[in-house]
Amino acid sequence: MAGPRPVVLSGPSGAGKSTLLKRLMKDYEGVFGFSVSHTTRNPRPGEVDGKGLSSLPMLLGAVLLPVADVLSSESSPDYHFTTREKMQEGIDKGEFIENAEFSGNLYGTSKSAIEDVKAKNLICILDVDIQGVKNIKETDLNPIYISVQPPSMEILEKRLRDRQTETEDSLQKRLDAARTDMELSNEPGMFDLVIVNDDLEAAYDQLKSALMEEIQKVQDAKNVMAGPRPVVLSGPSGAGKSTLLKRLMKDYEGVFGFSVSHTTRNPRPGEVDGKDYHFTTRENVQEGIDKGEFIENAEFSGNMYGTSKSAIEDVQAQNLICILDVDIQGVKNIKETDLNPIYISVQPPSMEILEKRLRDRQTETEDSLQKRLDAARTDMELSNEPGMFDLVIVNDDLEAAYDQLKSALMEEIQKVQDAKDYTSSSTPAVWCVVHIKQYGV
Ligand SMILES: Nc1ncnc2c1ncn2[C@@H]1O[C@H](COP(=O)(O)OP(=O)(O)OP(=O)(O)O)[C@@H](O)[C@H]1O
Ligand SMILES: Nc1nc2c(ncn2[C@@H]2O[C@H](COP(=O)(O)O)[C@@H](O)[C@H]2O)c(=O)[nH]1
Repeated sequence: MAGPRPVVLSGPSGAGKSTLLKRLMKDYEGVFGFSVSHTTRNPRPGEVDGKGLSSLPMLLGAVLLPVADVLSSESSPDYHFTTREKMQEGIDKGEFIENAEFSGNLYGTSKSAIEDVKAKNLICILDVDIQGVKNIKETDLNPIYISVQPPSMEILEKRLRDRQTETEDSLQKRLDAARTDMELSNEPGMFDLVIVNDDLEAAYDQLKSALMEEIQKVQDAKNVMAGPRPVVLSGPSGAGKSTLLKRLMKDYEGVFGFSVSHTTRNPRPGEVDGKDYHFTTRENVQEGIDKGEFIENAEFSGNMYGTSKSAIEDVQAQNLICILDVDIQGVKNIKETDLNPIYISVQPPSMEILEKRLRDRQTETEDSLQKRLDAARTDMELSNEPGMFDLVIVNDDLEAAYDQLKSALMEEIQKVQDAKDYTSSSTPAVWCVVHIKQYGV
């Protein structure tokens, strides 16, 4: 995958680049990254050497713009502070995309400063002066070139004076540089977009629109890599959860993974250990719970049931939608964790129909059937509590219930399918990004 194009933002000192950038970074957190320049000048108090890429903008370009162009007065800029010898060595070795002398010091943009941002699949922002723009045009960086211009020299001067960051001397230097910048920025082909920053809202909208395609690229990639949300399916025993689930897993093979619970009940005919449940003893489950290996557990109908963390992790590591079939206690317990699933309850049309379905299934003794019906009454009541479930499906007509379930999960299904397409067209390294979460109960 190509990744988003970098953005070269230029324009006279005081034109408003940093104001626009800060807003953009705030509105689109985790989408942009700034390249960190090298400099031979000494760090100013508060400046940090080689601060992370998510820091505020660094300056690049042949002529270094003052820190205040990019940062508010209370913010601190960061550089890779280095020696002239070391920097020259890097330049000689071809490690810099561009460099310049400014005010007796050497400044430059290393290739790795840009690569560091690009490696995170973020939009790399280079804030450079007009010479920087020209130098970058000689490279194969292929950024989007945007110039931010003031409405007039008079307004620029006023903005710079009002900002109170310059001495008279540096202010005049900036105004001189601004004249050249304003002239050059109009050269045909120099910029993809020239924004005249008169009204800030309008300027911001222009900047945002120009970058929307790249922003979308980053957001799409993030969605793909974030993995699908798990699904908690609950509802009275006999309501039809397994019936719906089986159909879903058959229709969307390779999209869902079942979180295999532990239970102390006996296997029913046809049930497979490790597939339907981990059939185990009360002692074993308790030991696991004591060791913190379970995300939740509950007593149901005289037996112990529980979801181990590894049951979920096994599914999520495969980037599948993890399905948890748990009772209402399980729902409540999972709400205390950071699993963030979609909560769906499957309810029977009535107690009478539920009883009939359970009897017809012929899996219960009279005793366990009564226990399940008791639990069902509580379940039916609780499932109507506001905020308990994202969706309550009344499973009367199976087709209609299935359609509801499918629709509710379509966004997550799409994510898995997109991720499959993405990885088949991407490097295998993408699959190494498997995040195993720790769930705090
Ligand atoms: N809409 C429906 N109409 C008629 N019968 C149904 C419907 N949905 C499910 N059933 C039948 O009801 C019985 C109970 O369904 P199922 O086993 O899927 O319930 P469950 O919610 O998974 O129960 P448990 O929680 O005990 O596993 C099954 O025999 C199933 O075939
Ligand atoms: N809290 C949990 N409930 C679970 C878990 N696994 C299943 N269940 C629920 O138990 C009842 C009975 O299941 P059955 O297979 O004996 O019919 C059912 O409603 C399930 O939702 C679990 O790990 N935790």
